[in-house]
Amino acid sequence: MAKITRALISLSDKSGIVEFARELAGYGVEILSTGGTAKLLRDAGLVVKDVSEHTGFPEMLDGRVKTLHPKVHGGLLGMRSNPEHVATMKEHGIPPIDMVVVNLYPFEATVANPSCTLEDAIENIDIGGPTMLRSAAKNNADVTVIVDPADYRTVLDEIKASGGSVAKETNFRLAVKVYQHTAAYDGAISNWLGARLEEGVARYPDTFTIQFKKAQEMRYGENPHQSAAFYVERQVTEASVATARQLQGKELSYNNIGDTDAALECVKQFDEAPACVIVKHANPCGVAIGKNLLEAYDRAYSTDPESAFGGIIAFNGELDGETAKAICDRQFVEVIIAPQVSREAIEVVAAKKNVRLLECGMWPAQPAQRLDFKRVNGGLLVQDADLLLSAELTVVSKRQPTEQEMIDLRFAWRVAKFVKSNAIVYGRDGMTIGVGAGQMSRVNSARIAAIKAEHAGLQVKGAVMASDAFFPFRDGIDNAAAAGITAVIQPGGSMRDAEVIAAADEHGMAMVFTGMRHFRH
Ligand SMILES: NC(=O)c1ncn([C@@H]2O[C@H](COP(=O)(O)O)[C@@H](O)[C@H]2O)c1NC=O
Repeated sequence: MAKITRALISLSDKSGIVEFARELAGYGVEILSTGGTAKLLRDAGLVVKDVSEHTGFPEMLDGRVKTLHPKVHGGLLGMRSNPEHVATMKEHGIPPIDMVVVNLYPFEATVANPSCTLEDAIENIDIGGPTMLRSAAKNNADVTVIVDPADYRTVLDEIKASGGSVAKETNFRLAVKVYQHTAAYDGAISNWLGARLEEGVARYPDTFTIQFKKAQEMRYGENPHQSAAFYVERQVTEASVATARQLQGKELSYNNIGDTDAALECVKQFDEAPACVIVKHANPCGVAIGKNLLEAYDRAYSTDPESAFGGIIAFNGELDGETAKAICDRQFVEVIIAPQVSREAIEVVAAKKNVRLLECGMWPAQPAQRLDFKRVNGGLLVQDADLLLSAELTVVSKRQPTEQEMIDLRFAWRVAKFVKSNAIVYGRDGMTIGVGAGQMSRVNSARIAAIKAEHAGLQVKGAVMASDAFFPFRDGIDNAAAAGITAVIQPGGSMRDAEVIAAADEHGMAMVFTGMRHFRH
């Protein structure tokens, strides 16, 4: 590759640029730059030529036109190996520009502000920047293009090692990065503006563009004959399976990632005490709180020791050595995830080489609203993620729940939200007694919850029941009463609510309506 002789630098995010430009200038590279960027570099003592001087045209129209000039784009797009291009450039006095360092007006950050107006958004649509990026990326055979400050160091190292040039392969890689970046940038603009086509009516744009970044390719998908990869959002902020740091163990599999997400998102519901969630095949098979994590784990495990085998375990506090030892001594576990992991816990788990140990950091008390996606053949379902939990509970039975029943009802309700529909959760004293998941009939989910309790040697008598959706008939209540359930929490809203409440009253049960349903499929 030829030596870099001229670079154009035009940046919104100017971090690290002074050091980069200084080193570049040290290799004899001429620096062209736009208004604010040129000023910053000059103030730092660098020699900079304004783009306006280079083109012979002033920056104009409030900066809407700065670099949109044939002398810039000719210098970027002209092919150095094409004699005709070279002659044309010479004829029109267009010097080659061998490097572009550009990042764009912060459109996404601007529209993330709830008070952002349409005018603010429009002014933050960068035109000249993406145009230069695209020109330079197209001509990556001759031009180096940097859109990400994280690449400054690598490029400088190459220039240093080669005595002034950047390798073809690096230029190609940087060009691909540019098109990913400009695609995401335009996607964000089209989503935001598209959602405003019918202001106040449409929340979802006509065409929905999403971009995820590949984090990992897996050996296989849900089954060994399926290939798979894990893609993550470009800017995930909340602690999640996507941001978690793997401290040890085999690579996470497709199913591991899905189940770890289910376990972690469920354990996030509990902030009043140390909590543990054990997930198997996307459903919690044991959930408990305790005076410490060890007790929480012990109780979660005792709900369904059979299913906990090979499970995914999530905690809401720092994993300590004692709890890690209890898990490793007792059971086969695929993944353990916690906001923090102590040094002792790391040492304990190290004895089980295959166990995947993840540390995800602490999450906010109130998660930011986000979208959920679900692929169907030929389409994509998009909805608000189910982040709410009913604030107001209404007692609809004659009998008021006791204080303890109310605590248990709230606990079971939070678990039910994370159990696949139809979901029935029996709970008592901050632990699940039985979980009935994913059945086509609610009555069968209740039966399964009772069977689970029986298998684990747990008494249903005196426990409470949570149901993710209303009871269509009274039989669910009659069966629960027969099993010894004393109180029920459910959304209400059935045609036969009166009949269902009457059943609860007949059995002397307390019943609470949440007014909010939590189907999960
Ligand atoms: N209009 C243009 O010709 C133009 N050329 C470069 N820009 C952008 O202006 C910004 C840098 O401006 P300044 O150097 O004045 O701070 C960069 O984000 C760059 O992408 C432009 N701005 C918007 O389109």
